[in-house]
Amino acid sequence: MKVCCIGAGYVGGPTCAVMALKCPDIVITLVDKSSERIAQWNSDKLPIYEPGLDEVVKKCRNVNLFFSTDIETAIKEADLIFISVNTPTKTCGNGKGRAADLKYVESAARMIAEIAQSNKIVVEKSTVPVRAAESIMHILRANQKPGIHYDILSNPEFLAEGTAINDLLNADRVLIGGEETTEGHEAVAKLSWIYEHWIPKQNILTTNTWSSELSKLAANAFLAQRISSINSLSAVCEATGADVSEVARAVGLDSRIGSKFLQASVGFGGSCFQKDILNLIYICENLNLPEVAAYWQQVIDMNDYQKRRFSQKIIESLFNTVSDKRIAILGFAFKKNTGDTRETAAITVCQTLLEEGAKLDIYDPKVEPEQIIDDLTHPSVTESPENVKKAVQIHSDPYSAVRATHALVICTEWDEFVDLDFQRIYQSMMKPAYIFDGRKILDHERLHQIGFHVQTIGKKYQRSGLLRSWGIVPQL
Ligand SMILES: NC(=O)c1ccc[n+]([C@@H]2O[C@H](COP(=O)([O-])OP(=O)(O)OC[C@H]3O[C@@H](n4cnc5c(N)ncnc54)[C@H](O)[C@@H]3O)[C@@H](O)[C@H]2O)c1
Ligand SMILES: O=c1ccn([C@@H]2O[C@H](COP(=O)(O)OP(=O)(O)O[C@H]3O[C@H](CO)[C@@H](O)[C@H](O)[C@H]3O)[C@@H](O)[C@H]2O)c(=O)[nH]1
Repeated sequence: MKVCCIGAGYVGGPTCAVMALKCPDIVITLVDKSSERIAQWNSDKLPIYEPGLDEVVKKCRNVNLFFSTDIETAIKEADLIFISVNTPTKTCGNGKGRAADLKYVESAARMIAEIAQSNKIVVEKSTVPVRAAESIMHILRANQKPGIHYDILSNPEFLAEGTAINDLLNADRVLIGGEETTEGHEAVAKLSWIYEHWIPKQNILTTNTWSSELSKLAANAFLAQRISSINSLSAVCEATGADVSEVARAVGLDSRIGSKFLQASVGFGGSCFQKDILNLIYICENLNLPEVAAYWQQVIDMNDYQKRRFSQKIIESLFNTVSDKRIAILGFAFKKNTGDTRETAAITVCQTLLEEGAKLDIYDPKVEPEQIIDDLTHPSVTESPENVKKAVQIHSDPYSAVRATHALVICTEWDEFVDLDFQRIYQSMMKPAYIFDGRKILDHERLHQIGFHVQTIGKKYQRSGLLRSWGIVPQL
């Protein structure tokens, strides 16, 4: 069997690499319109950082896994084609700011329609609105050449960045949606056969196409809703003396609720949660279900509130002004073990501090400096690019980032931050020295003993000056 995947990004790359590793009898060609991205996939420095990915790619590359810009040949030769292109939120026109922009999916479908000379199974891997397969089908069948048959399947991806290889190797489930016809069932069986190389058959779930498409949006909405729920309670904890970690543990031990995704934080980021919930909201509005739309909107509103709340409390704690103060930002990626910054909470925190006149010293072990500057000079950021560049310094080492700063802010939960020498950091910072732990990863008791003023999420002031509730002016 020959497989082609259109879109060599965070999903296409790891997914095809694991598939190639587990299916030596299948030849997989990953294509992208970006020649730069394909060149990176063919080089020693892959375009994305993902633990374990390098090893898998090195093992399979040019054996049964190929990276190419020759989209035409790859489509022509393939029996099965994954569409794994980006589906960002629309930035203009109908549904601006909410609907998924399907222009890349559509262009992939049009390429297939134009190039295909034999039967193809076309698989939606991208996250799409429910009934998107209908549009793909429409494009393919309207341009169908005589004697060519297309089957369209939905096969959403559930991997999370930072754990993608493990998620793919040990998927909780693989979901395949198809048409309820004989041909549809045969196409589902062919795709299932690929996954059966390494996924137990009982974990391969088959549904109708629309259930599969909606399940992907639903899964992300549920996951994000848990984070917003615990983050909402973190505000109650700070106001009352309850500790959100203790609450999360007590609640999560109920086996009906479960303990995962109850980590209170500065707010969720990443390219998927917000985009996919907005997409769900847009669908609900179009289906004339305003109550359902409002329900899911609240998950996003709570996340925005949490990011704002954290940023504001940094400012309030630093005597209500950060103008010309140096503040170290440790971590810029939206979570640990990735270099991805899409929708990272760090952008909101940095942007708010920059608007208040702060100077930022930023360190992240995996995010490229150009990416940070690019994110902070994006048109949506109100500060002018020149001002941002003057006010931001990117560091390649955390100790240089914190030197002579008034405060240190943890935005990403990188493991290496836990083991930093905080005694050394304290000595090099301005006094009083503040730490704002937006990820709840540090040993706050010890930091207090060193002399830091520490604030975190979901925990009120304890002992003299250890953890102060946000909103209370700290004692010096
Ligand atoms: N990132 C994740 O963790 C994740 C997880 C599950 C699902 N998803 C979904 O998977 C899809 C892809 O996400 P991603 O993060 O990999 O995106 P990405 O932006 O990293 O990669 C998409 C790639 O598609 C390419 N592309 C776009 N149009 C093309 C065309 N017509 N021909 C050839 N190449 C084209 C782009 O150049 C880009 O390299 C999205 O729908 C996303 O919602 C993402
Ligand atoms: O208890 C938690 C768990 C996560 N997060 C944050 O939530 C965001 C998203 O994290 P995660 O879900 O682990 O990473 P993603 O790569 O965005 O993966 C999500 O989005 C993907 C794209 O659709 C899906 O495939 C995955 O199943 C889904 O977990 C990150 O900012 C995390 O720091 C928290 O704040 N608290």
